[in-house]
Amino acid sequence: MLRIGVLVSGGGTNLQAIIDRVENGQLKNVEIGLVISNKEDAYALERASKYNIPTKCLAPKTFENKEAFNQELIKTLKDASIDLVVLAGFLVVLDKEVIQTFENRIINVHPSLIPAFSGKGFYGLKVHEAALERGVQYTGATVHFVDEGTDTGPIIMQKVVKVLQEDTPSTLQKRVMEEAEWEIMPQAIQMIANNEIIIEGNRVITKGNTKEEAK
Ligand SMILES: Nc1nc2c(c(=O)[nH]1)N[C@@H](CN(C=O)c1ccc(C(=O)N[C@@H](CCC(=O)O)C(=O)O)cc1)CN2
Ligand SMILES: NCC(=O)N[C@@H]1O[C@H](COP(=O)([O-])[O-])[C@@H](O)[C@H]1O
Repeated sequence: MLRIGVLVSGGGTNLQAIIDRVENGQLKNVEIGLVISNKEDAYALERASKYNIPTKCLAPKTFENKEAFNQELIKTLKDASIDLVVLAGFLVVLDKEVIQTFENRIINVHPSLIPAFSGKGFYGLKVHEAALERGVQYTGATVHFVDEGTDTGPIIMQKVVKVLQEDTPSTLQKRVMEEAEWEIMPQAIQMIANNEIIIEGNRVITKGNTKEEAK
């Protein structure tokens, strides 16, 4: 059983997609052990509570310094016996200490085809505003391992979404969530639960897709 801790900051629709698939049996051998938010008014916390999933609010500003926040976050995840940390709309860049404690065990969903429109300052609606401003024909979403950079870790899965002439940042955000994020995040979690992921440098090799195995 893969025990996941989901970190959130906002509405929690990606969290809901994970909850729905655990509840309907699509996501197998996965349990949500804990949901942590850096914002106490995050609706994602209400979504978790409706399913009796333990929740905790850890707001960096309420700690003496970032180091104290990091320590409490690490302790909370360890005390809950979390195997995989899932960032689902979590808008805090994690420090080296957290990354090293959960090396290759933190994943994130980003609402673009990384490396496009990613990194510091690119989050939420800003990502889609930038995509429309640039005039790309296609965008999408990416699930990647989290490293000390921002959106620079090994890419696990991506899904493409066509940009429509009439798109606004909001309509594009909604379609990227519905058609891409809510699909590839649960799929990536399932692959990790099935132990199908191999990391080679900054590349992810999916077991069963290597040349040898394909023979
Ligand atoms: N060490 C890492 N931490 C996090 C990563 C990562 O790849 N490495 N991914 C992010 C999520 N993320 C994009 O997917 C992201 C989150 C936040 C920001 C950002 O610029 N945040 C602002 C504050 C925003 C706010 O609080 O409203 C900031 O830090 O100034 C960019 C990208 C999660 N953590
Ligand atoms: N860089 C991180 C980032 O921009 N994350 C994005 O925030 C939204 C959170 O939605 P949710 O709270 O409804 O899941 C999602 O679109 C997610 O990709």
